Amino acid sequence: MTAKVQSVGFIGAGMMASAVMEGLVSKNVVDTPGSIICSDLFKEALEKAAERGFKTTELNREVCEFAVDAIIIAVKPNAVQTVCRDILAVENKTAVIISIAAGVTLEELERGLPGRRVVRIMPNTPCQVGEGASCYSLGTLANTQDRVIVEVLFGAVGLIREVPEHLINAVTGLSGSGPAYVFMFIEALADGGVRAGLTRADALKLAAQTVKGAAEMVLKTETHPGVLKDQVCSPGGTTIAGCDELEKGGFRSATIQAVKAATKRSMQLGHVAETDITNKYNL
Ligand SMILES: NC(=O)C1=CN([C@@H]2O[C@H](COP(=O)(O)OP(=O)(O)OC[C@H]3O[C@@H](n4cnc5c(N)ncnc54)[C@H](OP(=O)(O)O)[C@@H]3O)[C@@H](O)[C@H]2O)C=CC1
Ligand SMILES: O=C(O)[C@@H]1CCC=N1
Repeated sequence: MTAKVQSVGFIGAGMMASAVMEGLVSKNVVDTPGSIICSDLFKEALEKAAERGFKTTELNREVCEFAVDAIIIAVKPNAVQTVCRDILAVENKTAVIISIAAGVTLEELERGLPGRRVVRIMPNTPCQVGEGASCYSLGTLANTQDRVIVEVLFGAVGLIREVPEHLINAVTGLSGSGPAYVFMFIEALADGGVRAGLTRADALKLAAQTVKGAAEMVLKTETHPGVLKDQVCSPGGTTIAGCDELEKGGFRSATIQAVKAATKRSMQLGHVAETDITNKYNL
């Protein structure tokens, strides 16, 4: 969805906020970086944002006063309730409040922000280059216009889907955390290339382009990745020898366990009872 918004505020200007802020500017969702304001406790984060042309402030209150369309909570989960108190102190009823904090539930957000329209979303860092993947759920008071704002903001910087809230922990384990797994894979592929004699620079480029190309094939052809894998494996050839080693190393199982562990951790951050994590969600 391509459309413009007037002004957006970020409380917390760290890793994820900067990724989304950069994405919004490069995709022209805002007219200028000056239509985005961010606050942070960490001075260096504000200095970096100011260098990129964003408005900055040490006061969360000023973010709430400036932002017309959305206020995005982009602090660590344990700081969300403190930030909610700062948001409540300002009478801004136009902006929808969007939390990107892992694990923090709509119920917790609505408890901290009574009477306010809230949305829980899980984006990922590739939003910075317009290739993010985000899933969201609307709070009880959020309306159709709020859905439009969320889709405009995060749809501009990648894929966007609305999901039932109970699935957001799984989204966190997969696409929220997933870039880290993929970066590890790219690094390992490149290490393999260097071990086999390539220069580091060539190996990294080849590894990243291979992951990008393979991902594009899955998305564009909508073919099952197992079928695409089979197309690469010649009988008795090089690839099946490599696949054999990946299976011996537990590659697939380790990946599944990684998503499961991150999903579980997201539930723990959201204070889901351990008995529910085990019994209800079977994790
Ligand atoms: N990194 C990622 O890939 C993703 C992260 N998320 C979520 O995004 C949120 C932010 O993560 P990330 O960007 O990685 O974290 P960062 O630590 O990089 O950024 C958070 C920033 O918020 C600042 N902060 C803390 N308390 C306050 C406050 N009361 N008011 C204003 N600023 C404050 C921190 O300052 P200080 O360091 O001084 O405390 C820090 O600079 C988390 O909830 C995370 O779960 C979601 C999707 C992906
Ligand atoms: O590691 C984390 O907790 C955050 C949430 C998803 C990605 N990073």
